[in-house]
Amino acid sequence: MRRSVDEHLEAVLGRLTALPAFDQPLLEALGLVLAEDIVSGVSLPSFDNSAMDGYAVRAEDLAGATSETAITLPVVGEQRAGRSEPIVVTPGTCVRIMTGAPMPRGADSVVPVEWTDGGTVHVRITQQPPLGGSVRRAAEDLQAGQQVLSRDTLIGPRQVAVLAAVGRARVKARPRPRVVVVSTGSELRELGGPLGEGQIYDSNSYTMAACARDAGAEVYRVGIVDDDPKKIMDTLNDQLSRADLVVTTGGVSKGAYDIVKEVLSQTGTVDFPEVAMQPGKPQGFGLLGDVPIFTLPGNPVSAYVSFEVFVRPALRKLMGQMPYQRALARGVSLDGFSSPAGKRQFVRAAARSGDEGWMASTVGGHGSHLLGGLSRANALIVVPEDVTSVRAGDQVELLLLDEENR
Ligand SMILES: Nc1nc2c(c(=O)[nH]1)N[C@H]1C(S)=C(S)[C@@H](COP(=O)(O)OP(=O)(O)OC[C@H]3O[C@@H](n4cnc5c(N)ncnc54)[C@H](O)[C@@H]3O)O[C@H]1N2
Ligand code: MOO
Repeated sequence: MRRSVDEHLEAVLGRLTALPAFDQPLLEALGLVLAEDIVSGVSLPSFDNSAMDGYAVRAEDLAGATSETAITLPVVGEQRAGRSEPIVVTPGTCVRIMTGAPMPRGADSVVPVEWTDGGTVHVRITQQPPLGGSVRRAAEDLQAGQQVLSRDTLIGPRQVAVLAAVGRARVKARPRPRVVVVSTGSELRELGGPLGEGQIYDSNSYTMAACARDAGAEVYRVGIVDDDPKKIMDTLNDQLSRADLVVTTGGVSKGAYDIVKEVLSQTGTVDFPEVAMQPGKPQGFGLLGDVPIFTLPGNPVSAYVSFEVFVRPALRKLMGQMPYQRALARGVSLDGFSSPAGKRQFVRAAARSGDEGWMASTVGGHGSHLLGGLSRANALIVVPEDVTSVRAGDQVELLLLDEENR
């Protein structure tokens, strides 16, 4: 089976539905998508209060006050934030007030302490405040009963702020997908230990775990499984109960030990298309039980690009986070290179934005094993299937890997 990138992505997304939402403690919902409309039970502010430390007054009592013609008023009480007493500002008096304290009855304005001598028994005031000056009005921000946020909003710090202000300790949100990451390959060793002849560190499970966590998932990095059909099947079956999605790497091309493809082909529920892309040609996707599984190619850059192009949009769909795909930016390629006919090529690049828009230089080589170059890249130049050469100065499309698409 051969597919274009778009066909494969469509096939993948078509098999997925957003995870069911549930009530989450407010801070746990950071980074998640709201699954209810939020109607405020309170008004914000919920009472008239002072915006300044100073004196609550009746503005008309201070008509004509200047530094030459200061007006002195008796201070008949004090209002602090959180402590409200039944004090009344009668004509010709004032109350000392702190920021956030409820306005006393009778007062209509606040004189900031800077316009006064700061007196506590009498206060000398050198400026008339405008009527309503430095008063924060009840409900000027939000009315009780008003919709504050709508479902499908991504909950970031600013949304947490308003949810907390209206007293929502819990909100209904789509959870983080639980992603199980498995590396396959008998040549792989865990980081930190010694390497024997022909062995390499398992970088993919760390890369995939980092990508998944970066996309908002909760990750279980299982690590390395040998190229052994029974071990692979047993590991996957063991993990399914805690997975909303499984990602494996390795074992999906044409080698004698490409076991993942061999064992999962037998389930009949996982497809192994060749996708017209470079890197990332051998792909696998399907269901194990009811859990979606991606079997990505083992070459480290192929696995990374495959995650970016297919798995990240899939995770965003599970989280209900639109748009699923990053928007492509337009830019100029500062280098020329060739590209295979009939395949979409993703070229590692260092991109920067300047006065003339985005400029991208290629980094490292094309080889799917070259992680040094990948670590210096912040973009992929996306070369369409029908383009076989890009010249320096050509307009290109860029996947900006560090840009959030919220
Ligand atoms: N005769 C053919 N050979 C290959 C083809 C092909 O069409 N015909 N396709 C090539 C392409 S393209 C890719 S991509 C790879 C995909 O191979 P597999 O998915 O089967 O992966 P492996 O063979 O297991 O490993 C490939 C490569 O990646 C290294 N690797 C694997 N896992 C990890 C890991 N966890 N951490 C770091 N490096 C890893 C592995 O050692 C190999 O070097 O197949 C090509 N071959
Ligand atoms: O398709 Mo492979 O991913 O080019 O190295």
